[in-house]
Amino acid sequence: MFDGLKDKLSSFREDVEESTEDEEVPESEDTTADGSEQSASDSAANPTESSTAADAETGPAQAADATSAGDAADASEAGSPDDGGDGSTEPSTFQRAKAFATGRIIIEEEDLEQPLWDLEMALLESDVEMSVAERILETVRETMLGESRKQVETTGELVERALHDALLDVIAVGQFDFEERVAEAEKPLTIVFTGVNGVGKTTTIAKLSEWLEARGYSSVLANGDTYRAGANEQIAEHAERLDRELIAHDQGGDPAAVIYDGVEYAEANDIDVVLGDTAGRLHTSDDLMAQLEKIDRVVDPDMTLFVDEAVAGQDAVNRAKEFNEAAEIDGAVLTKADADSSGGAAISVAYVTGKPILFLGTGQGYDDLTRFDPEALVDSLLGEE
Ligand SMILES: Nc1nc2c(ncn2[C@@H]2O[C@H](COP(=O)(O)OP(=O)(O)OP(=O)(O)O)[C@@H](O)[C@H]2O)c(=O)[nH]1
Repeated sequence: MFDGLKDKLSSFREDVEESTEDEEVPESEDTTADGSEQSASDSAANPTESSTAADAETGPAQAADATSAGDAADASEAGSPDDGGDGSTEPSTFQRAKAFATGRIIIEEEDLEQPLWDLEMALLESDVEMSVAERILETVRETMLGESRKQVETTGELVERALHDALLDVIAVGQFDFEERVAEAEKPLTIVFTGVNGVGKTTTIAKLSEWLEARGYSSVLANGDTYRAGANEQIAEHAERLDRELIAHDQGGDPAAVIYDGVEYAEANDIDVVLGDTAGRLHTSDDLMAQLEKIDRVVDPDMTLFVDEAVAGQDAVNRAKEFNEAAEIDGAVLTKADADSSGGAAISVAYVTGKPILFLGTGQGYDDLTRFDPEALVDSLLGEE
């Protein structure tokens, strides 16, 4: 799952490591006990010399002059005008000297320029939505330039932390505990599913019915997709296999009426959850609005979940946005994540809609529904294997 993206994130780590490795100075060469602190002290005391903050563009090579820092801290703290107190985001001579003295590195803007550009291209190629890619880059840049001055252990670790924070920031938008929501809701809880046809909406409803069953909640299926020929037969097959009740009307009937009947059935039979399918054609958002508004009026569902396929990438992201604008969703389910290498939709949908991804479909079996866990996803994207 998402292997293509994983590779690209790993390349970014290598790129940054490569672009900074010239500057790394091993501790043993660097911290001599004798008078070798001379040059760093000199540099620190003289801002016109090679390693002033203003010289950042010529950065790495010149900054290396300050490497035999020894106890440069004292010199700098004793009043060097170049002690970073000017509000500049560039590291001061003292900071550079101290960093190099301990064999560590400072990452500067120019070290990141090319890797960040490559990362942006990689994210866009992976179908990550533009505003999401920009947000990720911004967080990575901020984290790396800021944290480097705190002297991180290795560049690799710093990159990993920066990517972890940046990805989590966009992926975890709006997360809530779905199971808790179900547990606390007044029953029956009514969930309506939207999204275009052919993405696995019906299968997802069947899977969620199983997921609920495994947690002790009964459910009834209601086929509000009265538009598509064969929709009743298709959902009926799932209902039969799972031994669930299905509420359906003839093709061409009123979707709101079907879901209403589903709610009535649930109330009468002490069923916990109503899972209502809809025909999600997006020919015009007016159609969609009219249909969902009527369902809203007649049934007042507790939750509306948008379903799309992860493999649709950018198209899925755009549809999520459109559906959310047409009739507000509470969350999303991405199907076929098992077949998706890009990961763009999984990364983008929550940030773009402001609503969380709640589940991933990870196969064709009824058990192949996984609770979406942003932290676990980020860990797996940045994992070694
Ligand atoms: N690999 C994989 N296949 C899936 C997943 N979810 C659904 N499918 C398959 O996708 C195909 C279409 O799913 P259906 O639920 O029948 O979708 P549909 O009826 O075409 O579309 P809807 O109108 O959205 O219900 C079926 O063969 C499903 O088994 C998934 O998470 N992973």
